[in-house]
Amino acid sequence: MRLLRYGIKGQEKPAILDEKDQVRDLSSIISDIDSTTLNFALINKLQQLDLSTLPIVQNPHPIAACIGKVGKFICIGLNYKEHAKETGAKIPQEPIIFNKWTSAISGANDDVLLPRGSTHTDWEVELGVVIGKAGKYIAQDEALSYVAGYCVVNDISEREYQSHRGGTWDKGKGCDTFGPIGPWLVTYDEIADPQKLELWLEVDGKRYQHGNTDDMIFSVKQLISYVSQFMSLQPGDIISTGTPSGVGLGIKPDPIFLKAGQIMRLGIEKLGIQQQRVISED
Ligand SMILES: O=C(O)C/C=C\CC(=O)C(=O)O
Repeated sequence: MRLLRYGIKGQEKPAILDEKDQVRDLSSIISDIDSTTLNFALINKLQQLDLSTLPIVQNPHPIAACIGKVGKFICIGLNYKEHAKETGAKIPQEPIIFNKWTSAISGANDDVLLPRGSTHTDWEVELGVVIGKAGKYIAQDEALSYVAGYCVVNDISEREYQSHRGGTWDKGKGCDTFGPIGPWLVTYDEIADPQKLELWLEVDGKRYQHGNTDDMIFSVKQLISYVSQFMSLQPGDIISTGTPSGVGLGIKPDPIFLKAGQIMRLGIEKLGIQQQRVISED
């Protein structure tokens, strides 16, 4: 199933795409698709629905973040070898964990705001994993049973804030609008193998990133297990699993960064496409 939310922030409505890609409203079944409603019982219930009985939404605008009330937005750094190399970093021996503040979350096609004075804002297409049940100390061979679904994430990053302003990477990762998620939350049953998905990103029509999740250093199941050794996971939590090479920071000899007016377009096989316009927050 491809679940989505539409409408302005604070008034989002739940919906589902049918086999003809028509948006069908789910408000008669659930109040929202968020951390308080998402679980495997809900997924089972939605799987039994006759979608033709649900009202078609003619203009589902704007497409909102694909899940609401996210408790934790956990990200993994340097999880593709070529990306680690392009940044000049060592290949990590253990997953690198950092945070995106949940206030960074936005819809797949919402504008991305360059923070005041920012000159080093960069892109990163990533596979997002949405947790469907609570767990702690999760074994690797059980980890995928905790996944409600998957989505596209753009892990937008202000490199100067991230690496030259002291402390952790978080200052550069959690600015408002730096976490578009969606357009859809694609349920786990649609994705036979999360390690076989192509992902790509273009800026103004030029392709900068093109990779496959089979190149991850630490797989989805390793990451869920690893993260759960340090914190409990709850439904609606997102783990964004790292980006392939081709970020602006890695371009040689001179890195390039986003400018107001540019358009990012990014996608993952089976999970849909995002498109964002970059604007200045002044
Ligand atoms: O400065 C570094 O060492 C790493 C730079 C980029 C890595 C990153 O942000 C990631 O998400 O991966």
